Amino acid sequence: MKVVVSIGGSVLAPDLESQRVRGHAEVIESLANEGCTIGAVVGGGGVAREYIGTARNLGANEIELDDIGIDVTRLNARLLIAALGEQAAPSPAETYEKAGTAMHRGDIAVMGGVMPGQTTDAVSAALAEYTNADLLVYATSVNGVFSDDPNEVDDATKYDELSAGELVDIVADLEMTAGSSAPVDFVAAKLIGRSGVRTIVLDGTEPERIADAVLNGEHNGTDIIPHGTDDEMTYWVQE
Ligand SMILES: Nc1ncnc2c1ncn2[C@@H]1O[C@H](COP(=O)(O)OP(=O)(O)OP(=O)(O)O)[C@@H](O)[C@H]1O
Ligand SMILES: O=c1ccn([C@@H]2O[C@H](COP(=O)(O)O)[C@@H](O)[C@H]2O)c(=O)[nH]1
Repeated sequence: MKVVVSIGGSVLAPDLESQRVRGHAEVIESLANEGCTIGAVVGGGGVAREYIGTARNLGANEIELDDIGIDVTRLNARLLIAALGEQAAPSPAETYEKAGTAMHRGDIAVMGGVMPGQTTDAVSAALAEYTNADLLVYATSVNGVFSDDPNEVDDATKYDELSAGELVDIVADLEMTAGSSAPVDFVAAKLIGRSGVRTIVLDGTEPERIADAVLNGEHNGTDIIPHGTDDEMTYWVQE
């Protein structure tokens, strides 16, 4: 099975604690040892936002800020590569072609960001489409996609299942400035709909949850059904 795992920077390296990065690497290795071909895409998290905030105060424009964010995602990608050792390609792939080639020869490919105007959510969706992945997993800091930001709205409800079109509607109004937060960004949501890749959004703060979802199909997050239509689908909300 070919799997792309998107690991938020806030999940992988919120505090640059090496044991946390090692935990994620161990889960990715365990998936590879079970026969999965893996592409991992790493976000920038709070560290990227701190750099972006400081540079914004200094007058950098949004493209310059995105480039700073990309640099941080690639630094975080290098942490994961360090923990994975020889099973990983030695540097973050800067193109989908390089990542795909690494996966084709059996290495774990690790990417950060690739271009301004999006987040690593979009990189993950594009890598999944490019490599014809069977599954795309977003390991983020919340337990799926909610009706509103659960860190802002107390009674936000979690969706167990959404169509890609419903996901697009939910994230369409979220900010797209450098460093902004979304469980899955708008570009990624559109790509998921286009590619038809099976997608799960889950809480990745405990990395074992990623393995449970991939190997056993068990998770408490949100399933994105790529080709469900808004007519066919209802919003399934966890009580
Ligand atoms: N409708 C929503 N459902 C779920 N989370 C939402 C929603 N709207 C906004 N969010 C926010 O999105 C955040 C998750 O995205 P965020 O970009 O911060 O983390 P990430 O995907 O793990 O990547 P990184 O930390 O690298 O940026 C949540 O913590 C939550 O506050
Ligand atoms: O392809 C990309 C990836 C990232 N960025 C910028 O970096 C930050 C941090 O990335 P996250 O995936 O949100 O952790 C993001 O907000 C963008 O500003 C990018 O421009 N292009």
